[in-house]
Amino acid sequence: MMFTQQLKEEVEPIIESIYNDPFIQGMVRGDLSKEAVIHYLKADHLYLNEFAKIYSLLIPKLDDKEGIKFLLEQIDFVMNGEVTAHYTLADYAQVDYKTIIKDGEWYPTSDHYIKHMYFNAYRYSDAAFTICAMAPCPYVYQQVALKMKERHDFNGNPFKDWVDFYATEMKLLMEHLDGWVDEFAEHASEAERAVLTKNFKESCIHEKRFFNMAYTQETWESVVE
Ligand SMILES: Cc1ncc(C[n+]2csc(CCO)c2C)c(N)n1
Repeated sequence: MMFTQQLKEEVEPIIESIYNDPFIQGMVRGDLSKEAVIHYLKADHLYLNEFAKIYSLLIPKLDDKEGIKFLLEQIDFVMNGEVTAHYTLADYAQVDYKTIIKDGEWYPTSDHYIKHMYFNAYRYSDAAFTICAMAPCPYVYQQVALKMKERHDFNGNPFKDWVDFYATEMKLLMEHLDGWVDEFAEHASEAERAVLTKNFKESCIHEKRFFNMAYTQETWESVVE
């Protein structure tokens, strides 16, 4: 079995638990609180900007021209394309997207998640370590969206476009990310493979915490209340 296939099987219970969490269930029912959506957008706008910058940190770590071109496309996609999913959310919350992101905020959970990626980008010379910390970002969204679509009819649901976007648009990206990780894992040591696994699992848990952060309206102050 390919290394990334093994990783994906190991995190399936985490993804099922994210599906059952209140943020996603609120989307399934179409009654997620507008406050949760706004909190999510404020954090996610900043998250996407940093995600694009972390792609740029991978460029010097790669040698293949095609791979580098793909990363440049992804930077553009994160900065521009993914914003369409955010507009679906802003429309639901009946707020102007540009106004929301004007005062984006780093909350404890989103802050921790992005620093997990930066740490790996600076700590390890091989891109695979950072890619394992980044891959749950598209993978969790793809899998959660597929579960949503399989189990419910989204016709008439305000989040239909969001679900369709993540269910269909992540495939090519996952193929590239998996390819890089599998290639490295083939000749990696046991200890290196353990770090890759840990990075992937931790980011799946960060994804779960990110949705719950928005649902509970987390702030730095609320953590000590
Ligand atoms: C917390 C959080 N996690 C994942 C995504 C989805 N996402 C963000 S960047 C990207 C990959 C683009 O190359 C994907 C799928 C999100 N918006 N917010």
